[in-house]
Formats: sequence, C-alpha cells, structure tokens
Amino acid sequence: MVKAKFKGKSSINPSNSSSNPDRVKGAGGNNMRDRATIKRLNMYRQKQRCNSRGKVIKPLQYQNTVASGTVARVEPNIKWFANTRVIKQSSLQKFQEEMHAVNKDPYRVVMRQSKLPMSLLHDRIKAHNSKVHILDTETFETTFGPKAQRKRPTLSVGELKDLAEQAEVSTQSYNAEKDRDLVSEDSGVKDEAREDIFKKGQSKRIWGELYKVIDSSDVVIQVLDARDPMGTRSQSIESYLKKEKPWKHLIFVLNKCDLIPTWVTKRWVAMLSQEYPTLAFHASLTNSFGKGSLIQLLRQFGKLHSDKKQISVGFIGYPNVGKSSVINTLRSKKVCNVAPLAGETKVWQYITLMRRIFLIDCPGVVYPSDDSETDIVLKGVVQVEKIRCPEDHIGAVLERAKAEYIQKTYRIPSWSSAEDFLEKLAFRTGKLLKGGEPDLPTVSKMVLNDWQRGRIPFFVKPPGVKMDEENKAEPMLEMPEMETKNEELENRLEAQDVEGASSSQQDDQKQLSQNKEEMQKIFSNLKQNFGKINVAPEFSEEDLVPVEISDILDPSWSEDEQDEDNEEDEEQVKEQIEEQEKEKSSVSDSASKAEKKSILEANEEMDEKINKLKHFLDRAKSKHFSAIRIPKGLSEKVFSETIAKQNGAKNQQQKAVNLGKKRKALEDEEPAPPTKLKSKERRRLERAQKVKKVGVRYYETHNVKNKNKNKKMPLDGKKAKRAKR
Ligand SMILES: Nc1nc2c(ncn2[C@@H]2O[C@H](COP(=O)(O)OP(=O)(O)OP(=O)(O)O)[C@@H](O)[C@H]2O)c(=O)[nH]1
Repeated sequence: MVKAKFKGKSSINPSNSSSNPDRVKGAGGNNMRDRATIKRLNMYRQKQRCNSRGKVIKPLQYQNTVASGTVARVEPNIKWFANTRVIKQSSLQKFQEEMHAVNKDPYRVVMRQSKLPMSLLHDRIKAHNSKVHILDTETFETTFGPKAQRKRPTLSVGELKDLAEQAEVSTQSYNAEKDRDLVSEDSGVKDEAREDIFKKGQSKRIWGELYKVIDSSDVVIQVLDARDPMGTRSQSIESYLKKEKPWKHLIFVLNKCDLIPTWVTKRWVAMLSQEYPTLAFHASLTNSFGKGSLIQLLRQFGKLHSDKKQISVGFIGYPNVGKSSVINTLRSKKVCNVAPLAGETKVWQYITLMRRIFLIDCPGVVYPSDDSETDIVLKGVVQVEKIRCPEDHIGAVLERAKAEYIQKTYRIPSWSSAEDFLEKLAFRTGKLLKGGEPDLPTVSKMVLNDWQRGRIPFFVKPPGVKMDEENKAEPMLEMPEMETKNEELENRLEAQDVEGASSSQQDDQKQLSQNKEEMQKIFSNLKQNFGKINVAPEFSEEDLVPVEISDILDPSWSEDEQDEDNEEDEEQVKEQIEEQEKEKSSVSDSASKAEKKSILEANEEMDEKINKLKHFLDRAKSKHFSAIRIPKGLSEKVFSETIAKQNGAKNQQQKAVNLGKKRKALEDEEPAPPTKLKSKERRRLERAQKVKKVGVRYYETHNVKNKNKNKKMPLDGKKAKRAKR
C-alpha cells in the first residue's frame, strides 16, 4: 500500500533551537525547559509588527484586536467561578454582624485573620468606586429576592418635610471656618510661614520610622501624657490601624501619672478603656507604677500568639511623652536614651524584654492637627532653647495653670499680665541685663522648661467633670457618648408634648440610670491599684478628691505590681528551700543525743519558715506569677537567723564529736568545759552570725576560708600535719 503523501505544511517545527517547544528531547530524554516555559518566554520575546504608516500588521499574541472604546463582554465561562466557595447571603450577613461586634470590642481579638474571608468585611467606600451600601440599612430579604419590599431608593428621611428640616439643621451647624472648599478672596494678608522648629516630628523620615515600627509590631502601645491625654493622642493613627492593620493590637499607656491627681488618672483610664485597653503608668527606675500590669498584659499577648517565636511591641506617641522611659522601666535599666528634650530618640531600636517579647522604641511623631504654636510648645514638642520669642507663650502658661500653683512655684504673690509676671520673676531670681533691665527671654525659658518638665502642676480635666460650687467634692464623670446620649434624651424630654409624656419620661429616666450603672461597671473593672501612685506635685484640696482604693484592689494585682521582671527569683527561692532542707538533713544525721533538744527546736523553727516560703511559692504559682521577689530584708532576716542557729548547733555537735574522738585517741588532752567557748570558736560563731547571703552556694563552695573549713580531713592527718610543722 502506498502511503498517502502529506501535502500541507507540517505544524511541527523540526528545529533544534532552545526556543522551539517541539524540539527533540536531549541526551537524557529531557530538555532543560519544559514546553510551557518555552512558550511563555516566546510570548515575552515577541514584537508587534507595524507598516511604515504605523498600522499594526501583525498584532501580538493575545493582543486586543477590538478598537478602543468598543463595548465588549467577558466570555461567560464557568471557569471564572472555579476555585471559589459559595455561602448563603444569610450566612454572610451573620458572619459580618458577629465580626463587626468583635471588632468593636476593644477587649476581644480576632486571631488568624489571614484564614478568614476578611475582605468581605472591609467593603470600603472609595471615591472612584463608590457603591450604594444598601445592605447596611436594609436586610437582604427586604431588598432582593422574591419577597423584596423595597421599591424606592432609601433615604434617611420619610417625608419631604423631614428632608427640609434636616437641611435646616445642617445649615445652622455650618461653620465657614471649617469649610475647606469655601472660596475666599485674596486680601493680600497671609499667615507668616511657620518656623521649622514647630514642624518637629512631622518630617517624612520620622513618619517613615513610625510606619516601620507599626509594620514590625504585633502589639502597638500608644503612650499618652497623662496631663493632656487627648492632646497627645492620634486619632488618625488609630483609624489607620483599625482600617489597614486590624490584626495588630493597640493599647494605651497613660504615662506620667505621678504628675496628676489620682482621681484624674482613674477617670482618664476609665474613659479611654472604652475604646482601647488602657493602663496607667509612671515611668521610673526606682519608683515605678504599672510595670507589673504592663508586663502581665504583654505576656498575655505573647500567649495569644503562641504560634509565633516571639512578639514585638512597638511604642509610639508624641515626642517627650516618655516612650523610652517606659521601656527603661520595663527593663529596669537604661537601655534607651532619655532626655527632657523632644526628639531624643532619632531612629527606631529593638530591645529584648524577655526571650519571647521584644520592644521597639520609636521617635516621637507629631500628628497633623490645627495646634497653634503655643500649643506645640506647651505639649513639649519644641526644645525651649530653640524658641525665638519664648515670652509669647508665657501668657498661655499663666492661663492654663492655676494662679495658686504659679504663686507657690515661683513665690510671686500677684501679677497683672504675663509681662509683669516675667519682670517680677526676673527681679526675684536676679536674671537681669545691663542696667538692671529684666532678662525676659531667659526667665521665659526657665518657666517653659519648668512647664515641660512637670514642675508646674497642671492637668487637663477629663471631659464631663463638673467642678461647680456644689459638686466640688464629688466630680462626675460622664463618658462622651453617654453625655451626648443624655443630652439627646434631655432635649427630647423638653420637646415632648405634655400628653403621654409621663410614660416615655419614665423610660428615659430608666435609660439615664442605666447609663450611670454602665459607668459604675467600668469603674469596677479597673484593676490597677491607683492608690499606689506617688503623686509628686502638691495639688490644692480642690483638685484632690479622695480615691476609694479597697474596692478595686485585686490583691494578686497589687502584689504583682511590686516586681515582675526577675524570673530567676522563683528559682532562687526554690534553691534556698532545697538548701535549707539539705542542711537540715545533714544536721539531723550528725546530731548527738546531748544536743538533741536544741537541734529539734532549731529544726522546728526552720520547718516553719520553709513551710512559709513553700506556701508563698504555691500561692504565687496558683496566681500564675512567673516572677516573685521575696523582700530582701525579710529573706535576709529569716535565713541569717536560722543559719546562725544551725551553725551554733552544728558547732556544738562537732565540738562534742571531736571531743569524744579526741578523748578516745589522745587521753592526755584535757576536754574543755562545754559552757565556755574558745576564742577561735567564739570568733567562728560571730562570723557565722554576720553571714548575710545565705542559701547562695557560691559563698560556701568558692570562699577560700569555707573551702578549708568544708574539707573533711581525717583527724589523724590533721594531727600529722601539725606535728610536721
Ligand atoms: N514625672 C515623670 N516624668 C517622666 C515620666 N516618664 C518620662 N518622664 C520624663 O519625660 C522626659 C521625656 O522622656 P523620654 O522617655 O525621653 O520621652 P520620649 O517619648 O522617648 O521622647 P522622644 O525621644 O522625643 O520621643 C524625660 O525627662 C523623662 O524623665 C513619668 O512617668 N513621670
């Protein structure tokens, strides 16, 4: 049979080129690149061919041949829906509602967000892609599907009358000053350009550092100045974190609590806690407050992320609020540079707190706001030395601080104006120029420095605190939302008709009392023992309100406050107990009948003390303390007493044993009377009583004297040595 001759063009390329997907396989039956790779590379390599007029004569593979502007449809193909999971609309709605509730609660955390369809929650409205969020206001059933009831666009008003009313209200609340779009005529007068020093903390570099810290942290701590928490708080960063990085935990640390009255701290903490977990703090290496609570909180975050090797905690905030000081306090040593000057921290830095917890210090960032130059100076953002006219800001200091505190600080009884005050202060402090002129700039700088360093008592009152004449002793706290709610309710009450008002009035009153109860609940949830804050400035009686401490005191928390940092302490206590037990057993083994009574007594006492320590340790363990420090004084006292007694007993036993042996071996030597001690023995006893660090094996094994003492030489050997000499 004759084979039919193939007349057409073969589609198989016989060439051996490396760009030929059909080429014959190489030596090992393999080509370096597979067919798909070669095809892809060829696709990249191709070039479109045009004629001399620029018209495409050979388009690229996959290139669109449809003229621009042509309406085209995507091919309806099931493959577009491949690899997807479909859930019911009602399930989606349920998921959205539940996640929304969790996201809103500052004390709940959504873990493993990358495993959840979070994009279904963040259906953000963008200017270029704005959607009507119908499902935000109406349910799916009423909007779509066979039983849909929605027939007209949803407006927030029911009638035209309501719409007109709404328009009227918005016209009344219009503020031309805040309208950025308002076109105004150029009057030729412009604000003077701000000095560079007032732009501190706003540079691109600093913001870059901030974003580096945020990106690297699992937990972000915003440090606020307790004297002005709202002024040093950044809503923009908070909303950025909420929107863009909702998986990062944000907490507030209210630092410098020692500079404000305790009741103010308590109220700020209660208020801020509604939004984010908040802790009061006093950064100090020797006399800190809130350290235990913060470490405990960080540990809890560490446990949350048990799948990670370590967690990073970023400290962000305004300049000079004490971020570096908080880190130093947590580490109990100076690991970050601290200064009363803003901008001390220049770049971010990593600090190890524990094996699993790292801290990141961030330079202070100033958030965009409409603060005046004086506000910026008084918030401590600018270094006082660099201010050109420091006198300009003294008026604000005199306004903000109470006259009483200024009088007390500078011992100036009265003044008529800021200038008068500065002059008087210059004369009082001797800051005079040639010819006896008061040196106002120097004195102003002195006052501003004092202000920035907290030497002039000052604090911003928490919102809702009424300090009127009748209510001085018991200032009220009303949360901002509650306040507005209450206002609304009151307005409604006023507007209501007389008829039928009584029943709704009762309801509203109920709601008011409920709000108050809610507030009290928040107060009762406060777990820090605010009574322990050492408030430095002397506030007047008006500013001081008694704080109830006992009801909010959680004993575990307060003990925890004392110290948490030293994890080795627990082991030290264990070691001490073990050693005591060992010593006890060795003592009991060698006890002779003659000294039995005294040893028994010492043992009993020791047992008691060991039991006490064990009890303390067990209690601590049950409360999940990982670090316990027994007060140094107590441990020294307990151990030195018991050891001295032991040593006394031991010496006597040893003496008795030695004497017995000696009596047997050397009958010529006369035994010393048991009551009278030899001078050598007396000195030894005295030395034993002086011992301070007991229970640390180092001293027993490494001390040269103890080494000799601990060596158990046979008596004969000793005697032989002595004889040799
Ligand atoms: N009284 C008081 N002073 C504090 C406290 N914490 C910090 N300071 C003081 O505030 C000043 C600024 O502290 P820093 O730790 O340098 O502040 P920072 O936020 O790191 O400042 P930047 O480096 O500018 O970001 C220092 O003089 C601290 O001694 C506090 O709790 N109480």
